[in-house]
Amino acid sequence: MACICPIDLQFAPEISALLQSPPSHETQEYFDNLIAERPCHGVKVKLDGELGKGVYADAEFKDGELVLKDQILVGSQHSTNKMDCFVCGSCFRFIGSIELQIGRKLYFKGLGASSSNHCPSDSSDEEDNSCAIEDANLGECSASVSKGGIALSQEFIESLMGGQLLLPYSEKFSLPSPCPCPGGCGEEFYCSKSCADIDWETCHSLLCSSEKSKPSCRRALSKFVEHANDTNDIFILAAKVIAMTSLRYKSLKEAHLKEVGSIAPRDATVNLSLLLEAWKPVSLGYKKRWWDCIALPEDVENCNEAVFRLQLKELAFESLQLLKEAIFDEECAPLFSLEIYGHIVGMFELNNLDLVVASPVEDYFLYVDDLPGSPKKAAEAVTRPILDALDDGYSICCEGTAFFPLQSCMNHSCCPNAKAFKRDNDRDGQATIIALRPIQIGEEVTISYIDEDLPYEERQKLLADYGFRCKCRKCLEEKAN
Ligand SMILES: C[S@@+](CC[C@H](N)C(=O)[O-])C[C@H]1O[C@@H](n2cnc3c(N)ncnc32)[C@H](O)[C@@H]1O
Repeated sequence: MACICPIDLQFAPEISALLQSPPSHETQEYFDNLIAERPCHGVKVKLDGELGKGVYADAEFKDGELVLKDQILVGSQHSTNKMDCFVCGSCFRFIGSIELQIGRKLYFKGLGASSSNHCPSDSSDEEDNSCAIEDANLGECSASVSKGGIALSQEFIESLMGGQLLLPYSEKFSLPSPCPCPGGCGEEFYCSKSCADIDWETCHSLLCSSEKSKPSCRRALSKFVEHANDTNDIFILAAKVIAMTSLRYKSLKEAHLKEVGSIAPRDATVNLSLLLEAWKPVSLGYKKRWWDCIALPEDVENCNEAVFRLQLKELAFESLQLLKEAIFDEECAPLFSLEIYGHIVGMFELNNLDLVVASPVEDYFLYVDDLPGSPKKAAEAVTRPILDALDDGYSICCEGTAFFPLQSCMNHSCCPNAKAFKRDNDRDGQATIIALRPIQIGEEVTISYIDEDLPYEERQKLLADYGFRCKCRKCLEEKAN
């Protein structure tokens, strides 16, 4: 396939402007404002470190103290994880109820769709548990959920999902009621109207597959999502970035028009400066072209490197064509160039943090397990069969990938002084960075992108995926020896 994208030729100067870093005073101002908006102010982004941008301590931190909490710029839950965890499409908090979370898991498991299907390991347990469920009078043992242990009836699963059946002590783990997508697509749900509105205004209004959108766009969008799920789900994040930038452009243009009255239709300078402003949050992320920056997998020989990289480029090209059919906007045409698309995907590959939110379903079962004698026995008569049917699926976290504007400025060290770590009360998708030892004012805050306890060469191999060989103190010392 020839990856010829006419937009790349037609808008070459605009594309190169989009890929240039903004002037340093603008960049500094942007990060200072971001830090001022966040709940922790003890850090500063410096632009001129040995490794480019970096995050530095502006206050002292004790071992275990929170250094930074960063909000997602764009993030998404892995498609396979959606069957196990019902979360807000904007902040990734769990929503609904413990019963709904469990009912959905069992329902999808029954369809063979969950990512957590396991075979029963102990048949004697099955007998015990079917008694328990009969004791609790919760349903007949039909074949609705059979792979993970004992079977629970379809009616039982439906009454969990429908809220007719309440599990003991579940009120102690109450979750926000699901708020549907304002466009009515029935695919995205949120923890609040404000999260729904934020996502709608940020990007979902362009990516919503509701009946209200044009059927041709809807079909293209669904093909785009299917292609991303089959190939690389980072394409879904790239679509969110393009939608977000187009919508920011529109609102900046509206504000500009209110101020100046009108823009001459061909005033490309104003349009470009508005597009650059809309793109600023993305322009500041460290980026390279996706097909150039990722490390050659071990099973691809060096002599096949060019073919491998061309295949990645073709994949990005296919994905971009589908996205263009769905949401192309003439005024933001440079965003739909292959060069920009490749750089957005590359930015995610080089910077993204795993998105992880612990499951309240696991907390619920641990709570029941910790109850004293007879309350535990009574509760377990109901919960034990469910736990067995879920197998180890009961503890699955919300998992995805996200780009965080401040955290992504943190450089790597194989002897880091901080790490990304979720504490018990961190129940949404924000990134939390915790000090691993005391950090002095002025010290650079570093995290490890990989397992830093691995031997030197293995660390370098893994860091090649992030496009560099490590220059931290530990690596420089080990290399010298
Ligand atoms: C997530 S970004 C970190 C911020 C980056 N310094 C910037 O200017 O935006 C990761 C990139 O920073 C550089 N980097 C981070 N840690 C490094 C290290 N220990 N040794 C060498 N380069 C590093 C590499 O270029 C890497 O691809």
